Amino acid sequence: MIKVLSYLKPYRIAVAIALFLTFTELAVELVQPLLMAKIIDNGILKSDLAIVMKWGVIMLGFSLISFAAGVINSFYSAHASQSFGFDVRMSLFEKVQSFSFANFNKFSAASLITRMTNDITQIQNTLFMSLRIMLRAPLLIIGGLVMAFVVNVKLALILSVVVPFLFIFLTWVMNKGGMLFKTVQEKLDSMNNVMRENLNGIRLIKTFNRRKYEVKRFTDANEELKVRTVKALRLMEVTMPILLFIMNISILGVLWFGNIQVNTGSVKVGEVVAIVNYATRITGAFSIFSFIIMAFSRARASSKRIVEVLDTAVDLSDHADADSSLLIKKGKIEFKNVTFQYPGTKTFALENISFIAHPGETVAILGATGSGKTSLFQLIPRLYDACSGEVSIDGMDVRQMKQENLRSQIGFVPQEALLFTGTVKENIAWGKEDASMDEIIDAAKNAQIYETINNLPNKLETKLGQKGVNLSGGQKQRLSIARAIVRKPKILLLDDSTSALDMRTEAKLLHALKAYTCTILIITQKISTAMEADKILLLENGRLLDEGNHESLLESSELYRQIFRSQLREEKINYA
Ligand SMILES: Nc1ncnc2c1ncn2[C@@H]1O[C@H](COP(=O)(O)OP(=O)(O)OP(=O)(O)O)[C@@H](O)[C@H]1O
Repeated sequence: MIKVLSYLKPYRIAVAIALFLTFTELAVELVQPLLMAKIIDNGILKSDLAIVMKWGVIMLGFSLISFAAGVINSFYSAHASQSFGFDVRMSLFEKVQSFSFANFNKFSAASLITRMTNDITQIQNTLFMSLRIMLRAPLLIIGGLVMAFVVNVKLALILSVVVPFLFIFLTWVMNKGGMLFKTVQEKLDSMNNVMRENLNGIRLIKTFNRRKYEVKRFTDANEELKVRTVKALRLMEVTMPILLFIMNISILGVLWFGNIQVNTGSVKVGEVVAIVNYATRITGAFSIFSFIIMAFSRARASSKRIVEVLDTAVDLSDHADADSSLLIKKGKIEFKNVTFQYPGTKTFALENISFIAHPGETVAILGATGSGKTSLFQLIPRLYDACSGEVSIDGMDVRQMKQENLRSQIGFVPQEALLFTGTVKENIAWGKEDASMDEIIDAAKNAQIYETINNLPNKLETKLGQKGVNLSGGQKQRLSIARAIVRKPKILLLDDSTSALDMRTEAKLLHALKAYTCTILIITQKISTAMEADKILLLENGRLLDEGNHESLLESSELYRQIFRSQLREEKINYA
């Protein structure tokens, strides 16, 4: 909690003002019974109207001060808590941006979203309440007790027996509540996860008629959340009646003992009234306190979840001695005896891979599914690090380069074309923030998508739906390629990104890409694409089986010949 609360530092003045005003309100509240005792003992019981008027006006003045303090306090509390929430959300978001894939394995996307929204809101609300009323409750209890001693020690002793016991009880409730609310937040993660998967896969769910199954999955997650929340709230529900019961008994004790003392003349009536008044206020404060304890234990659970993200060590950051002057100039890629395995797995995704892609060359990577093609790609922009061996660009080990420098010269088109909500133009310019209109159009033309864009209702200004739902698979692929080439990268990585294109469009695209002075690595399943490349790498089970151009591989590799023959047959069948 302390780490999260350190985000309040920039707003310490607002916090200090809010707390000062809380104390002002509190002071007024504590003085009121004392004034009342004076009115009763010196005014009403002695029938002195002037005294009643005098103290009455003073009481009214204090009330006005308390009212003004309350309003200003709300203003500063809201400012501090909202700004705090904004800052924590920003920090979390930036932290998540720096995560490696291994880090992402630790938290589900749904959990990260819950942490960034619901968990922060819990803390934000509790903070607002703390600055408004939370401190008032415990201070009112302590202050009420102290004032009761000032009024009459004997009667106050009755209260002093009960109050510490109740404090201990509330501390226990807070710890227990913290554990219960942690589970509630986890169940919220699970429910959000089901919801997220459901929305992402809605087309699949409809075509597979899995609506009932999905409703059941959601009902189960929702039920779990309800059960856990009810369990947590039940603890809080019994807390308040227990507190009220004990406090009311102590008030009865004060009245009973006070009655005896008044009869013997050792205590005044006003004093008994004042003590009962303090006891009532303490009771009120305890009931607010039990409510606050609930919010606080929930905020504590939430802050632990936030700190968990903030404290996660990013295992793929720039090396301390990474040279910021190193930039990709030519685009020569070299793998030297590279072996790689995904964190937490036992088998190698790549084993002892060595090859060179010279500047300007087009290298096709061919291999069965699961043979390690995408894994090989991911080592180039350092999405993962090789376990042994070296990946170098222009002779520089990628681990020696600043990630920002390295990635700024790489155009990457992933297997699944992912577009963002926004216009077509924004989606292309996403690859280069300061891209001019000419550059955007050029990229669109070379990616063979310009004609399609011109047929859209608002051309480049057409808004794409979420994940580009109003484009076909092949159109999305070409738009993703435009996004990658707009930055005129030195290295272009195409991960099976032309799979949805017909042969004519693909040939035109590959031809247009030749105009870019970059090294192109293209993962493909199509022999027709591989044939166009200067070099073909043949992967099998994470090993580099063979390399060469189309002609040489036809001679040297039986596997290549098999793939070639099978695809040739398919084509013949297709054209027949
Ligand atoms: N994130 C991951 N964590 C653990 N193992 C993975 C991960 N991604 C891939 N693998 C494993 O690594 C191996 C190589 O996967 P990779 O995605 O590189 O294959 P690929 O040749 O690109 O396949 P495809 O053509 O189907 O895309 C596979 O056995 C796969 O199960």
